[in-house]
Amino acid sequence: MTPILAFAALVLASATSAFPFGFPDCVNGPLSNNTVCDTTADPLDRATALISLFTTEEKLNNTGSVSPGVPRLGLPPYQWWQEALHGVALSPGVNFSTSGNYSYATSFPQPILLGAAFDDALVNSVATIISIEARAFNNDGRAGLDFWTPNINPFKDPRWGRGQETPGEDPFHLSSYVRALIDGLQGGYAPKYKRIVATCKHWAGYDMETWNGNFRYQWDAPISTQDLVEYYAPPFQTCARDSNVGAFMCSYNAVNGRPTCADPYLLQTILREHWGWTNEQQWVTSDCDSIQNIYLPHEYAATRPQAVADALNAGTDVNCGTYYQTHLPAALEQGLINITTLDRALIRQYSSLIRLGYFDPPDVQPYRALNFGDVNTPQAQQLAYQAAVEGITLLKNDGTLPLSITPETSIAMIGDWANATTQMQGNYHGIAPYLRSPLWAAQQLNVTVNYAAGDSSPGNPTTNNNLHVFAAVNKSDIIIFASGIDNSVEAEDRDRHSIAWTGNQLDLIGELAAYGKPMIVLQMGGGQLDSSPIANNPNVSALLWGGYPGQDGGLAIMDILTGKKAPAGRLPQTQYPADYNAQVPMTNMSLRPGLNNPGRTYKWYTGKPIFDFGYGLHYTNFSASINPLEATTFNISSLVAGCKERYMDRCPFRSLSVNVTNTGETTTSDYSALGFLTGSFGPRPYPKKSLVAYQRLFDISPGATATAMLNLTLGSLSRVDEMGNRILYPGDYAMMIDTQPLAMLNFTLVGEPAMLDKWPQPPPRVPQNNTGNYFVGGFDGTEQSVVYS
Ligand SMILES: O=[N+]([O-])c1ccc(O[C@@H]2O[C@@H](CO)[C@H](O)[C@H]2O)cc1
Repeated sequence: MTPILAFAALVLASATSAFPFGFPDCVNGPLSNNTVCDTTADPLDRATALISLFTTEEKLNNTGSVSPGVPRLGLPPYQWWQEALHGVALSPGVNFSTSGNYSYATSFPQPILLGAAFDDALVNSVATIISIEARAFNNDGRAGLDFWTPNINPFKDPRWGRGQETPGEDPFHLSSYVRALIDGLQGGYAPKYKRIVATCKHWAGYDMETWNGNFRYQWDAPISTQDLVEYYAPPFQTCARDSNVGAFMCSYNAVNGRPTCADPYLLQTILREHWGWTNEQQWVTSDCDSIQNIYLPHEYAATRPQAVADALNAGTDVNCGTYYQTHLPAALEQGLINITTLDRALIRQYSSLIRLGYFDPPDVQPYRALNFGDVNTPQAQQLAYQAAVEGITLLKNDGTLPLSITPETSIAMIGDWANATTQMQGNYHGIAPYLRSPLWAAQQLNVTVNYAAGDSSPGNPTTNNNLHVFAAVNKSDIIIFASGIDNSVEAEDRDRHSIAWTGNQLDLIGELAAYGKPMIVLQMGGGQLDSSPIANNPNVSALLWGGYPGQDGGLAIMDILTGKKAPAGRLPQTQYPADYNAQVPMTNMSLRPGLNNPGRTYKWYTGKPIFDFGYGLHYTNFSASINPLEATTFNISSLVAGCKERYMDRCPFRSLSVNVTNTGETTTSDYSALGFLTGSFGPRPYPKKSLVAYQRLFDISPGATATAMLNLTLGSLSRVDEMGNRILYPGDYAMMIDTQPLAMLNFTLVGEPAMLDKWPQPPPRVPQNNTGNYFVGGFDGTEQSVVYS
């Protein structure tokens, strides 16, 4: 079985046979007199007291994602694997009922679209609802308390099949987003009771599924220290250091020769020591069977016991799968691990459950009262709709939008996305209460709708079996063509081979455009497509990117098209020309331009993007001005002297106040003020620009002005040197508002460079050993040889 089929089987199993979640009985059970049941004791002491009762065998048994608990102690089994990427999701630990209560949960847009909203408060609200619903599921024994979300590997390569799961390509944006998200999921920075435990994954350097003979399970990513610190690590730093996330997941791939789940440099030196993630109530899980992959296909460990020992000793506390349970006994026998390290892993796991109130009576911990009445509430529904509206991004408009419609208007709804249902959720989804397609939403309008899916599905050869489409278009005034990509071409284990629209799609678009009627193209899906043929076709009136918009996505789209809502989303990723694929292999991890690499992301790409990161049109126009600072020159030594933070990059520099005026005459609109820094400072080459702050402003009416506060820190001004040190450099700085700058502010830093963060140097690169024997296991302890083509 391939891993993905295995996952489907696991999910199916979870839907048919519920995992037996329960709570320990601290009132009458065998543990009632143990410190673990003392709600006033320190969580670490409580967990230590619990573990001290385990036999060695019981300890070894409780190291997998399915932990049997300890029946003789009244400690119930626990399933660590729950997903909740954009709503409580189908996964081994989540049990949706087949009808009635708990048969659905709110389905928000995929993170790539939520990211496009550039609205951290929205992210926080979405995460709050997801965790409330997760708690309700837990209270009914339908889920555990920890969830393996978010996925915050930066979406560096447009082909990546899982880029849809992330908020985009920019490390500052990801960091800001993830801080808001974790706060919402966990219920604050350090609440007495966490609402749920979130898991930042996949640390580190994971952004390729399968490309040109490389697979995520075997891939050894060569990452320079500079790129690691500047690009791959920042969102994870935010999780560990600034958000106090409860869990981390290491990844399948290796980094510089070391499989990440066996790498003490990544898991101990950086994560726990450098980022201070040390309160021991937090744990690291492996990815699913990534510990097996340390043995094969990485061939990093010579034996299976050595692989599990490498992982446990490095700091991987939970094993998704059964490899620990199967092979740790031999590792212990062979002296490759000791009991103290095993205890450390278990104490981390159980103290985390203690922080969730798992051992506490219902009247003590506040979340036990949540129930199905708290799932998909009217507020949650409204938020799912609002999130889709905020993210949807307008890329072209010749003035046709917003559409003016009357009862006499007829609209042709064409394309494989027009009647989308589960397609609108992308991957890692749950069961939505409803899925409102664009077609459904059009049918709610007082107009005539002529629907024909057409043969535009991605990947199909040109067939021209579209006579029914032309019939629908013939009798319509307006054409809406909804297509793009979906999980058939971008998904887990599936990177894209092409970032162009298919010939079939472009043929149909061309034929429809030739009618000369108002025509709107909806570019759907997570990764960007080269939409230049659409942008350049004068007969296509408008182009809108809709991502995976979730349960109310169709309504959000139609409300924007008809002007009930004004678009203000911004692309969270660069839209590259189609030939970008041929210019850089997915395996090239460098951000800066070089041999076989035109540069990656808007910061370094030397070509001309079709649409830039941050691009997005409105139904109105805006002007902006930045209020001047008190000076134009700042002395580095005084900036640093005033900084009292433990982590100096967090010290405030200045808050820029940016006045944004809606200069249009008719449309009230949101506007996301994106603040980019550019200039000449620090090591060459200089990035073209870097996002350092953003704020979404709401409902600015024509003629009105709203003010954004863009908070800059010393970190915002810093650059990273080749050793990974974060340094404040003298030089000329310019702050720009928006992608085509509406306002600019120049200032200068003078003095000697100042070290803000000295990065621990990595151990030397380990040459990879792997011989190409790809063994990937299921979750039953078996190992199969998987032949990849
Ligand atoms: O069933 N399987 O064999 C299987 C294998 C891999 C898999 O994906 C992994 O599981 C997810 C756990 O959160 C990670 O985000 C993803 O990388 C999910 C399932």
